[in-house]
Amino acid sequence: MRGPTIKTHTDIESARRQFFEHGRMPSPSVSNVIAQSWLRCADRLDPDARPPIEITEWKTLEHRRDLHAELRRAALPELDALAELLRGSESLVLLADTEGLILDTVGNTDFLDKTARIALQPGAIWSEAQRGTNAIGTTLAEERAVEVLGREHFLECNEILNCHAAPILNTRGEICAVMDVSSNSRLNNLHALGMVRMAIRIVEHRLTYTVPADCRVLRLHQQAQLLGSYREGVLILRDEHIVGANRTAVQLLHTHWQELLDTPLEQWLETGGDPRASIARTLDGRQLHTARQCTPSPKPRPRAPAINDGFIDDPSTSVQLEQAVAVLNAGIAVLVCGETGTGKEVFARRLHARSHRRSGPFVAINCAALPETLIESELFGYTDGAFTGARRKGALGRIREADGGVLFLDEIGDMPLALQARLLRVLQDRTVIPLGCGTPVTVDFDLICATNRRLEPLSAAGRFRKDLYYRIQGYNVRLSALRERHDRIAFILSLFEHLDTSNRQLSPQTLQYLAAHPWPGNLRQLTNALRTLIALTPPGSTIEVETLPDDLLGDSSDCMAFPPLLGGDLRALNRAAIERALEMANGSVSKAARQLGVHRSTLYRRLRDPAGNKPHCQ
Ligand SMILES: Nc1ncnc2c1ncn2[C@@H]1O[C@H](COP(=O)(O)OP(=O)(O)OP(=O)(O)O)[C@@H](O)[C@H]1O
Repeated sequence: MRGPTIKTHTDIESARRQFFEHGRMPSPSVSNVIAQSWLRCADRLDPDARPPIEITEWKTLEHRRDLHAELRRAALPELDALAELLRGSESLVLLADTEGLILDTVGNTDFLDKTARIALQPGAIWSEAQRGTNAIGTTLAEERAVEVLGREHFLECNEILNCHAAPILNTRGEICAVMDVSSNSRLNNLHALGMVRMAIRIVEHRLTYTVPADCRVLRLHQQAQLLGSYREGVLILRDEHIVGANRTAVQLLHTHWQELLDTPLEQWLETGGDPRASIARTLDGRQLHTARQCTPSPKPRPRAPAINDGFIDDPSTSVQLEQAVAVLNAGIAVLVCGETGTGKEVFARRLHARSHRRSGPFVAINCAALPETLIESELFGYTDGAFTGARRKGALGRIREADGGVLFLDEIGDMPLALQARLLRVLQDRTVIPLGCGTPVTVDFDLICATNRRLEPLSAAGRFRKDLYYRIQGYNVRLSALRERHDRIAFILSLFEHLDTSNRQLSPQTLQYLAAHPWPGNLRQLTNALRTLIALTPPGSTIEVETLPDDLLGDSSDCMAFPPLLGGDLRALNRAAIERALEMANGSVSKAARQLGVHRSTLYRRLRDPAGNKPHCQ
């Protein structure tokens, strides 16, 4: 594994010359890992070739995703969190299986040209055999974390990427997936690999949450306060034999997986005859703090209704969604407005998934992030040799990529005026004229736009064309800011239940603070805050108000007026929320459940047990 990169382009260039022109091993200009990978690839690939990008069929991809359901549940929140950290830095976060098949990507692909965008999409295979030296494939070949920067990629066509990947290990120490951050090679993201490694530790820790019913969990660390955090070591025991572990436990015991697995615990730790002792000694005399989980790791609760592994099917927007589906299916454009982080893109994706265009593509374009010089070619495409540097076979352009599906124009309020005129023509005629070609090409798509700006004043000030404004807002959806939502307690509880897989609870006071916070970053900020609280709290315990970071505890003047919890009691609060919802729904449990954002069965359960208490550890 390598630390932060200090290689220069000149180093890589000289290594390439030594290897490809003179047939010499290039060390030390590139690492041995890269040199060995080049050697493996030289036998079967041509570095100048552009091998076709094969995308696995949708059905096969879905099948693979099902096979990795548990892994994806553990990893997707971290992919989201990494993408959030890298937001705006022309980076993409990927999860691939052990054959290098990309299962999921999160982030913005706008910085990539079309070919690379396709190559980095779910379903594409990035094994070394298919795509030469690359971070995913080479990580799998070397079974270690790998960075592949620009022209270190064996195939020249991949030189536009800097990639940083590391393997995710299951509790038997076997590689079960690879996490990767791929960025524009013009960026030198020295910390990307470190970020990937940290995310992987969290994922691997989460993989220890679901253990077989006949197993017990032993947590260990030198520092007692880290027990229960993702930084602890975890041993999975059956009949006092170690049948699984996380990477940290292996490191804490100064050993290797092969030596550790299926051996008796007492071969590694002395507990002075008391298996419940909170301090144990390693055989070389080091002291470790330990905690036993007295019952098997809790099974994940039934999840709140969600689509696409991560999003609450939010009842307060479900009516808007139903209407928007009907409107979009009638060929009318939908405009989604709302502050940053209110879920506009999520809404648009759900709209596409529900519409009659669901089997067609969903093409998202961030109008604020389009590079000025490339806007036209990027959107409208170009023909063979339309301009210097144009690809030999031309390019479709993003609008034509949306043919048969949905075109999503995000941040439409930031689209330059000149482009607005051209877009208007496309929308009126449903044709595109690629650069270098006088002939219009018909294109068939439905349109969803989103903005966090108010378009009316922009249009009054002459910064947004009125005719375009009227064309894009056939139906207007306004997503409320979190602070405006009356159902925010129910929403916070649903989101929390969805994110937490290990029976943690929010104390009434914590919930009160969360509900009273103004959340300027809306659902995005709330999701990240809940994830942090979950990471900081041991499975099965209650998140107390002391765990809240200062900015959430904040100055009370930052907080919204929020009625105090009735008697500070979560039971009473839940009861009040349920009663209010039932009242508004004229006693219909289904409607009330939808209003509260919980499943009907959850509402029945809560009616019996309003605090939603879970079984306790005996
Ligand atoms: N219905 C939902 N359930 C759970 N989480 C959600 C939901 N909608 C949005 N989120 C969370 O909020 C994040 C931001 O959502 P999204 O990107 O759609 O917001 P946006 O309004 O488009 O933001 P921006 O205007 O900044 O681009 C998501 O990544 C997700 O974590």
